[in-house]
Amino acid sequence: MASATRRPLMAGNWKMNLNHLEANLLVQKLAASLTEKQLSEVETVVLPPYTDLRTVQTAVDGDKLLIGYGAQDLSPYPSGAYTGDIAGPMLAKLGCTYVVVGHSERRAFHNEDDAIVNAKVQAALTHGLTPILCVGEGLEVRERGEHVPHCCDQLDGALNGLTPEQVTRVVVAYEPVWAIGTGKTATPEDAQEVCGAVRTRLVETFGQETADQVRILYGGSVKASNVAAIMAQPDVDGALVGGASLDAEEFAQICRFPEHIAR
Ligand SMILES: O=C(CO)COP(=O)(O)O
Repeated sequence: MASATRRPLMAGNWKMNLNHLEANLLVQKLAASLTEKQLSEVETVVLPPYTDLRTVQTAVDGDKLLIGYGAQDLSPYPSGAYTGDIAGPMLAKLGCTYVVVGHSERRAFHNEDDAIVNAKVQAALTHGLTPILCVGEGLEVRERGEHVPHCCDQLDGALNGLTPEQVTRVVVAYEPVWAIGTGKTATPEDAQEVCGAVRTRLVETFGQETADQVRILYGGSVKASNVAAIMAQPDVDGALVGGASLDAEEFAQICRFPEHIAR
């Protein structure tokens, strides 16, 4: 979190959890647990299932909550005969500002490759949404010591054809697959190694000025107890939080991480 120009971002990926009633409760509790000052210092975002988005929008608009929200995926197409899919303009109309793209669970269970992830990043940007682009290696790649080139290749594929200006509107999330939902967190040094390499690759491809503006998150078993050490790393600008974001108080504590960093 080295740069004063990059505002820390804590994003809660609810995955396929919580119905719309539970969503309303969680958002209200989360907002009540954080002060305006805390919410202005640390950007706080929830990423519910599609079926909760309208409810979250109503809660946020109705009570003017300083909480952002977005979706977990989008179609690469703007509309049409794509049964079961959701398009960028629909999400933008619901007030979404973010959309996750290329999560490892989508890559694994829906066979998403770099080309489709690239098309989705472009679709998000076209419709005014900020893509949270996920990259990360599985255990086998990590054990072979190939995690850095693996993640940089995924980054290259996903950002192919984008202008530097477009890249400033992308958030990158490094999520090692072996640390997702397993309780195994990468060490702060592991997180920095890949987040730093991602930034270096952004410098090489899009220039220093662009790379300095891109926020890079770490994701994988982030909790209130480990977030401060991860956020102390120079190239980690936030966290993409799964399980711990389903508990309002735990996620609020994660968002209050600056209190736990020694000054
Ligand atoms: O996949 C994740 C967020 O997108 C991480 O999930 P956990 O925090 O549950 O490990």
